[in-house]
Amino acid sequence: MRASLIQIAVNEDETVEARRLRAAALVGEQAGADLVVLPELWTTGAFAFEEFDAAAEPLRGPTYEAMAKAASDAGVWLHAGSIPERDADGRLYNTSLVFSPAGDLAASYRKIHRFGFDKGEAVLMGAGREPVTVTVPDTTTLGVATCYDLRFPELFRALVDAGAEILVVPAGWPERRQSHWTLLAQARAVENQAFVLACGTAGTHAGVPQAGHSIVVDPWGEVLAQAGAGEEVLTVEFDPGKVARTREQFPALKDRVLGLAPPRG
Ligand SMILES: NC(=O)CCC(=O)C(=O)O
Repeated sequence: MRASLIQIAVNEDETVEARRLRAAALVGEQAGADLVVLPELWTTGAFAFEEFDAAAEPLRGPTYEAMAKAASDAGVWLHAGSIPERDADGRLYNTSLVFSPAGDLAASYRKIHRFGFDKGEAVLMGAGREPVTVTVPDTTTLGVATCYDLRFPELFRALVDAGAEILVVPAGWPERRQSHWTLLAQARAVENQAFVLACGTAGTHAGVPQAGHSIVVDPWGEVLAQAGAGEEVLTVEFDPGKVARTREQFPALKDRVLGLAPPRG
């Protein structure tokens, strides 16, 4: 499988429309890849909270249309990152879109863990409730999660229980916590014996420099490739069959003890 992670720069000197066109062109350049991934909230920037309302779009809005076309033009599975989605009741969600090579919507996922504690995304957006997997016929199953979700291992375990072998994590992770990003991506890969494809943004928006450093980790926890800080397309080839081999040779997932009693004391 060949995967390309598009670590696009999100800076304030570019309009959303211009960045959407640029993202579509970058996806077009990845024809020949099996899977292409864009980051979280790349239209506005994950920390541009004051832009969310104005830039919010319906699920099948301009970003959906542009990315569906980009996926079918390039003939790739496209995890198009996330958009600020406005639902029919006017509520906002941080919603990821995954397209098949025919340009059909294969899945959408509303981010479950919202970042910001008592401000920003955590108050401006609603929380998703449903973990989501996507079956790539005859190949593998993707489990999707978004940015801050990376800190919550129980979500990833639920995805693995549903058959996920490749965990795809679009993000807008800040430079300040770059060490957590790399560590958590490796931890989610090792504990779940799965590939982790984590795609961040470059650039600076709302005064928050982005970490970049998109990363691909194999089921043994080895880093197969990692980007630098700037805009970059990180391309990596790997064998999804390594998940089954790793789980067979080192069957730790089979040793889980479920339903533990509460701790004594
Ligand atoms: N957009 C996000 O979810 C940011 C997450 C983050 O900065 C962190 O977990 O640290």
